[in-house]
Amino acid sequence: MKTELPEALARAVQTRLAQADKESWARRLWEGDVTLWTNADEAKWIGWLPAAEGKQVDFAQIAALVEKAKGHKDAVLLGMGGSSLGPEVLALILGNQPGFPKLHVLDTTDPDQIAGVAKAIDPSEALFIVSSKSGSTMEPELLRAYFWELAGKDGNRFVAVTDPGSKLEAAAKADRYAFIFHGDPAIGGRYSVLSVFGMVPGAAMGLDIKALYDATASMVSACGADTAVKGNPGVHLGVIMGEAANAGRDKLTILPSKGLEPIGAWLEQLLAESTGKQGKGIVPVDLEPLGAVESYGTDRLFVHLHLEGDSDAELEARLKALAEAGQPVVHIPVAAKEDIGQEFVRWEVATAIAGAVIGINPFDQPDVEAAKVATRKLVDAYEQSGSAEPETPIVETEDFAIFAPQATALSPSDPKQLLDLHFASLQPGNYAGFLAYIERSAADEAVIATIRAQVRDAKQVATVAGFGPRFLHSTGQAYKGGPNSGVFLTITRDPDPDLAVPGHKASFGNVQIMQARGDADVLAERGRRVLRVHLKKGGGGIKALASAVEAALNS
Ligand SMILES: O=P(O)(O)OC[C@H]1O[C@H](O)[C@H](O)[C@@H](O)[C@@H]1O
Repeated sequence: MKTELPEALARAVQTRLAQADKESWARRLWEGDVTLWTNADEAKWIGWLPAAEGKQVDFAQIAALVEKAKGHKDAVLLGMGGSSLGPEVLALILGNQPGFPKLHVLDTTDPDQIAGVAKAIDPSEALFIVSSKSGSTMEPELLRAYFWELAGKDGNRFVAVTDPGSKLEAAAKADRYAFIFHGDPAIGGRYSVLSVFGMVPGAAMGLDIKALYDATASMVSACGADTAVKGNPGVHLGVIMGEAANAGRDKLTILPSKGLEPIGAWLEQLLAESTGKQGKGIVPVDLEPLGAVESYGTDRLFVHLHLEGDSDAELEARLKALAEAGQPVVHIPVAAKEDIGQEFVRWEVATAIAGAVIGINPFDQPDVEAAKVATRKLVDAYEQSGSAEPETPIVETEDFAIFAPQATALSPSDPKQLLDLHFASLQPGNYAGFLAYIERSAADEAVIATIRAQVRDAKQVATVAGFGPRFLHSTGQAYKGGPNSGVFLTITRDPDPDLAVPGHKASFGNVQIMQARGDADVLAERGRRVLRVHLKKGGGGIKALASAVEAALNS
């Protein structure tokens, strides 16, 4: 790891590293010493450390799954947050091996995205992995109901990954699933990738799990209890992240080389859910288009993960210019993509250590629950009445309607003026968030990236984007519980066509909109600045919104 830090930050890091050394932070992490954090229940959550050595998986059971998976064309993973992001990174970075199924990860209620996967597979042939630690998360429950019907209720092609005693375990037994893999309740979802939650889908796509642990071992020992802090990559990175956040550089901007790009989604959850609480923490910035040096404020920490062999002259030149301009830049070289397990360990240790520096419990997620409760209420009301509570927009065009979940002072009848006022509240150190409850397609991602670049360049603020409901189980924690510096645009749309959920009145499309409304309500309750733009059926869609934002920024 190479660091280029401005002087004040470099000094703070050195002082903190000396303290970490003197006070044996690495050892105390491995021992689960709660005094390292907030004297809460942190000791109950460090099962991910032995899991990184392969101690949580049953290799014989994995071998049996490998035999079962061979020959299937597709495998579909149904899960959210920690149960989907790690598997997605493995699928996108390492990919399925010849003779093994392609892994499709579904962590959504978006009708188009679900229908897209249903169409891409043969439901009478595919293997389904239902993954949920708690076994009671709403999205995998609905997805399970949908694919169970579609797959002809063939339990022989279903696999459950869940903590012992969960509701999902009971359902899997009742429906005679081929396998039930047990997780370790001492591991939180976002730290679970090197337990069965990452390894079961990994094995199903033909990855050599033993080799993955072997390749990870050197990082586990480098981050070990007895390694001096100076040579401990996890502690070193964690101290930098924590000190940077404490100094107002709380937008950790992830700039990976191409081959490692998918890791950002996993990192976002790890960093945001672990540190973004009590008004403090790190706001991860992933997939933001590269900007000119002057478009970045003084609230950034840049981390470049570089896969050996990747070359990107523009990125390299920009990183050099950023460091020369006094921005902090951390470079992490990764020798081969097969070493991805090392990055999981480095960042998990770093995140736990950053939690110690920031002074929070890195293993809870107190604000995720609030959005779930608000959504449940809306969905339950829908299930009872068969319709959603009506709402009145502040302003409407033929393309979209804009709603404010809070009693808002913003009431212009012109959408351009309304969006202008919304973005005008962005101060230095704030960030703009785009929370899109639409299909996570390459086309939608590209339009949102364009909007982000425009806002970033016009206001010199960091921008983040999340697709709903996926981000609710990830960065949503920091948006609601972290620093109150986000200015959010929630984006919803009329589903077309919608998709029914077997046994429920509310369709996937209905649930997705309730999730957006519930989340926007909670954001507003927490004093966050938020507007919701609802894209109308038959209108210009997300592109029309992009034009309206551009016009507002230029007005
Ligand atoms: O694996 P599950 O129990 O279904 O949980 C999935 C996700 O749910 C919640 O939103 C948590 O905040 C996440 O940390 C977790 O990864």
